Amino acid sequence: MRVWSKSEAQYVDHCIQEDLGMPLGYAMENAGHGVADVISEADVQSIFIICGTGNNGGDGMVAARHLKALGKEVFVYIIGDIDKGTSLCQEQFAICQKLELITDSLDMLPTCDCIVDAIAGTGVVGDLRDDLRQELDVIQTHIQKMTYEPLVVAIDVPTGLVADTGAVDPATLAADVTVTLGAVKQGMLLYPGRSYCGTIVEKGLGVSWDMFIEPSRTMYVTTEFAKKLLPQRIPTAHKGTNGHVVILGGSEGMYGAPVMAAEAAVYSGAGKVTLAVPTSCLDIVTQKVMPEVMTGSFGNMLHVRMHTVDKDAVAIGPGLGRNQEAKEMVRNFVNTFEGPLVIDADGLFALGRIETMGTTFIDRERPAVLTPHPGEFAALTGMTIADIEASRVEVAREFATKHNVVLVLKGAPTVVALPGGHVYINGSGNEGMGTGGMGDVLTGIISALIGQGLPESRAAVLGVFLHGNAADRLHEVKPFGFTPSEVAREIGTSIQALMTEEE
Ligand SMILES: NC(=O)C1=CN([C@@H]2O[C@H](COP(=O)(O)OP(=O)(O)OC[C@H]3O[C@@H](n4cnc5c(N)ncnc54)[C@H](OP(=O)(O)O)[C@@H]3O)[C@@H](O)[C@H]2O)[C@H](O)CC1
Ligand SMILES: [K+]
Repeated sequence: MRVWSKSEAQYVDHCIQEDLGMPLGYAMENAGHGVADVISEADVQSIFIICGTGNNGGDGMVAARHLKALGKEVFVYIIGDIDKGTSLCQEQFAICQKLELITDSLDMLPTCDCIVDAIAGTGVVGDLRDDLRQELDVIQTHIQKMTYEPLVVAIDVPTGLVADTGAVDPATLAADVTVTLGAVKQGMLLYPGRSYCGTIVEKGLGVSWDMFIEPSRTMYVTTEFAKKLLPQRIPTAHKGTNGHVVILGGSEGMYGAPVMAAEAAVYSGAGKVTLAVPTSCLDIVTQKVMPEVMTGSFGNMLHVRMHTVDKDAVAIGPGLGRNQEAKEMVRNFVNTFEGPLVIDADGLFALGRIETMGTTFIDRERPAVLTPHPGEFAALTGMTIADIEASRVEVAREFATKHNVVLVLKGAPTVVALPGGHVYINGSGNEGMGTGGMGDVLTGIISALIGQGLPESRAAVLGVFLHGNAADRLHEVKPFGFTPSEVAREIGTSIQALMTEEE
């Protein structure tokens, strides 16, 4: 599903008028009609529509007219000075006035079973002003005093939700349904914004917009989308065609991480999996790991190279430890290995600040996949975690483009940024996944998909989705307490569900 930034929404606005010569009022009519359709499908009779004086308010008044025509009781309340509003908003206001829909007080709000937030959408500049905050607080108080819970519907975005970042003003009304226009806005998929949108319904503007903007700069990864990324298996597939994956990891006391990564690669369909660990760990790891995984050891770079030469995917990092020896080994390996590569956990730690790797990543023909959580990403970039979280889509995009890597920035939601600047916001996963080892499993899944022949970018986007989807299946049975290994074992079922997903 396509995702818009604020500037893309505004650009489409501009193109509708300038390139097509289509009056924006047509788009507004479609927008308002779409909102009315959604509300009319809900079981509500009386609707209180709070409109600002921009085009978001105009959408609200178009919806008011349609709802009235459908026999609903409708009240339109204006916030702001209509004489200073946009011409389209003033036009709709004049019609609503003649239809006697305008009220100048909030008195009827508590009698309504639906409240519509059409105060402002993508046109908000900066933080909400105090006068609007106060109005929103008064509305909030009215809603809280009601003896039943009204259906709160936001038009385009809940007012005060920053369309690009998902930041939310404290006065923002949480919606049960957000009817978003044209395409979902980026901030609606990011936290805290996501929790203020309720169910997201997309409605069109009566015109296709993909001729104006590149169709896939930011995408939301849904089940239907992920289905298209699945690898195809030939009927004669065998372990030689399904890829040989190597996991390099482990250190004394850190045996579980590489074992989980290797086993996840097996559950994700790798043809063969070798787990290579430091010599001192070999015996314990061999006892722990499932029999499908081959084990090997390394004591120097020559051994590492022997394990990784001509392999279909190599992942380095899980449980490797943070001592100087491990650090040097990683840097040396990453600087010289040209094959398909995934770097995670202690492997990322060893890189330190990304600049210290010179042009290693930029020079690679096949981009490496880096899978940091925000803490690891902070170490790679020198940014604070707060700055990363405030703008995870844009910082991920910038990093991937600048360093020619596939960046999997883990979190809620995980975003995958590609060297060409495309970003995929993941649509699966849940809060039960916050358990040590979950990242190791993701590394195994992505490596196995690369091993099966998927390009790094596709393997990362699909791997992240499958990982979250498998966890969502477990989450249905227990909200938390499921283990990373259980998630790995569920991957096959997730793949099966995607394969049978209706178009
Ligand atoms: N994308 C499309 O093609 C279409 C979108 N539609 C709808 O239009 C809005 C965007 O409309 P726009 O007129 O650009 O702006 P808004 O209505 O979202 O916002 C303007 C109002 O917000 C007030 N405002 C702005 N900043 C602040 C602030 N910091 N604090 C308080 N209030 C603020 C502004 O008041 P001013 O006094 O500053 O003028 C306006 O009242 C989009 O979201 C869609 O809903 C089209 O209808 C169809 C095509
Ligand atoms: K709104």
